[in-house]
Amino acid sequence: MRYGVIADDFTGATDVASMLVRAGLRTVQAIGVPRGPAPDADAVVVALKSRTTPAAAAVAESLAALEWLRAAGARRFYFKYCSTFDSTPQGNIGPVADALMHALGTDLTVVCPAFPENGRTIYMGHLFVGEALLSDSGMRDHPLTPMRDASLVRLLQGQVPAGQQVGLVPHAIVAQGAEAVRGKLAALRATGVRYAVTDALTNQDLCAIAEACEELPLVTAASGLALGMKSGGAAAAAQAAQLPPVGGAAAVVSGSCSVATQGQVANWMDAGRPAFKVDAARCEDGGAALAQEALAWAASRLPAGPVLVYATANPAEVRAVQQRFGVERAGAMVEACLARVARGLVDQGVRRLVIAGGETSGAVVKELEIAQLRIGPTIAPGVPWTWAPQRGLLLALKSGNFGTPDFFERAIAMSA
Ligand SMILES: Nc1ncnc2c1ncn2[C@@H]1O[C@H](COP(=O)(O)OP(=O)(O)OP(=O)(O)O)[C@@H](O)[C@H]1O
Ligand SMILES: O=C(O)[C@@H](O)C(=O)CO
Repeated sequence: MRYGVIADDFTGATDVASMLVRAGLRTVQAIGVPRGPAPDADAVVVALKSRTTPAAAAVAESLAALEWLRAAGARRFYFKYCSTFDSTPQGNIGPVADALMHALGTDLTVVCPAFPENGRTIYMGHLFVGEALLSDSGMRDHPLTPMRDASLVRLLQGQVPAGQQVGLVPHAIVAQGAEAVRGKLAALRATGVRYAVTDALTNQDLCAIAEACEELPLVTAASGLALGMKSGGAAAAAQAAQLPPVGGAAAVVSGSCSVATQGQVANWMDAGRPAFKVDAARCEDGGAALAQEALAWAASRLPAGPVLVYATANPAEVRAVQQRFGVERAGAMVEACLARVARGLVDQGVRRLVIAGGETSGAVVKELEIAQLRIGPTIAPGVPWTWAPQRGLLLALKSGNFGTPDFFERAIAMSA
């Protein structure tokens, strides 16, 4: 294995795994830190659920993943976080990056959440979502990690230990190519910069940055940078096309409240498709009773076609629930209910399951005790179908803000 990737959530992990496959690397995704031997692959992505946990726990889990990946033979490492830099004011991107750098004995890394194919670009160290600054995008109202500043330099400076410096490789340098980026990184390192935020507007920029980073033991980025990783050949593309055909019912479980998911849920219902709303305020007991209701509802509809169970709500509804229960508790209650629903749906014969939301995906995959995923064909940039062999199940773990309004229908049609 050449590359070891540590991803801070589950949808982010399938996102970067699908980019590595596109780059020609045979890639396996492990759910949590694996216990067994290394799989036969060019890259292993360890999916953690560490984006919103306390920083010390995120650091400990990430270091455990690093240790396993090193023992499994990885020589270069990639810390994957969100293309909207999702993090709480206390971290966790800064603390995890710092800990990984210490463990690897390196004094410089890059910071590059750009993903141009999904509208995430970086200019003068500021992150844009489409035409809006991150702080003006739907991410302002994210239930767990509201992002109200678009300056990556300032955001990261607030997360790393005091005294550590964050610098910038501006687009004027990136546009000149890998050699210029390499030179700028060396210059920043000489002035004591430890974290270099790199502007990137296009995939070509990402390829230049990836090439300039070939000597660095660690990069930190969203999935876009993986497109520029050194290719392992055509084998991976063939691998991606080869998920086993799966019959059985299809369903969608959505716990994402991101703008794109809201559109996808609305699109599903506008077409008159069956949908059950999970009322977050009724999940106080971990959602056991409500999950039973949802499953009874689904049982009578699944024979006729796919169903959607969703907690997706607008910012005002989410705020009301959070004010009543607290942010963390509200999130955990809903996740617990949706995880029960997902398990029940699989028990009812669902074999093609779309999950919307990273935290939600983490809760579902843990509930289903899935240890490993094989990466399949891409549904939308950053979202592949994956295959969970232990369960004989196709899973699409959709990042909150990815996909067109018809994503759910498109994913299900593709898997038929
Ligand atoms: N109606 C609701 N009220 C309060 N919290 C909710 C509600 N619906 C969902 N949630 C919580 O909001 C959080 C959404 O996070 P999740 O990571 O699943 O989606 P996302 O952030 O849109 O996706 P991604 O991380 O892939 O961008 C979860 O913890 C979920 O339980
Ligand atoms: O980078 C992204 O936007 C996604 O892979 C993600 O991490 C969403 O949780």
